[in-house]
Amino acid sequence: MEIRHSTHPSQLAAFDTPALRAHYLVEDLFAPGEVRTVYTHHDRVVLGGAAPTPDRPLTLTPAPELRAEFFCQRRELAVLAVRGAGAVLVDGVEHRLGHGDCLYVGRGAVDVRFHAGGEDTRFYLFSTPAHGDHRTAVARYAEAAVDRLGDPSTANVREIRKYVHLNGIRSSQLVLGVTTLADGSVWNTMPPHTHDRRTECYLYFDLPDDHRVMHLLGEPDATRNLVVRNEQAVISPSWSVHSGAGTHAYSFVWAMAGENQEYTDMDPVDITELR
Ligand SMILES: O=C(O)C(=O)C[C@H](O)C(=O)CO
Ligand SMILES: [Zn+2]
Repeated sequence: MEIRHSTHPSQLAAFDTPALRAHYLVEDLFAPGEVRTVYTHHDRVVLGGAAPTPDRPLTLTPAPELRAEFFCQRRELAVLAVRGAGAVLVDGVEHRLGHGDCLYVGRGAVDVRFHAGGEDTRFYLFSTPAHGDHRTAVARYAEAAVDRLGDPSTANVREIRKYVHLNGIRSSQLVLGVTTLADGSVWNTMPPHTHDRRTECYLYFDLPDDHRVMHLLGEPDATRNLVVRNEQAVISPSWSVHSGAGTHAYSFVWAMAGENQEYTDMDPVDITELR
């Protein structure tokens, strides 16, 4: 497991491009036949990627740094099929996930295994410490309620599906959903916001390999950018905006942890205030 330490906003000005990427961009979460994890001390989130192959299911094991007997001993977990389809076995119970579907695994699940549904299956993992037990449950992309935002004139038409939240699958602190850009739209989360109560991570997916997202981070009056490719994640500390423009339409998993779970608890930033 890779460890990322917390950062203070005053550090950003001194970061060159490699330093910025090393702190906030997670580049290689997915490798065939492996489960990879990254631990950020921002709200103690664990990001992961599981890429099982048809002949080799994968088991989620706790890295020594977690000092746990099993991964979900003190943690809750969300699993989202960002490429292909497959199944996740939780203590022997099979949960089939199609592309864009989400499984929430509650604290206490001992045995979590990932099975490929074809040659190219990728599961994104997002985990947070949990102070309570909540039911393991599936939310499907095709069945989720859709919030439609944006306007073609501002190139930000997008659909937001909330999976794990106060009015959906319940959890201790984890909040997660998927945003999908309409063809011809490129901007997510514009106008942007921060939320001092929560860390948020984005995992971009369904972006063609020869395209990129220009992701904005930093305090609103001192933004920086990361150039992000398909299936890479960005860690946004609570003080940071998290917004991006693609050279093509895309989807992303947004996921949060922290003080509260109110999706609408955002500190909006006026576009004219951005620097
Ligand atoms: O496109 C958007 O706007 C989003 O998806 C915003 C995220 O859901 C978010 O930042 C929630 O805090
Ligand atoms: Zn946000």
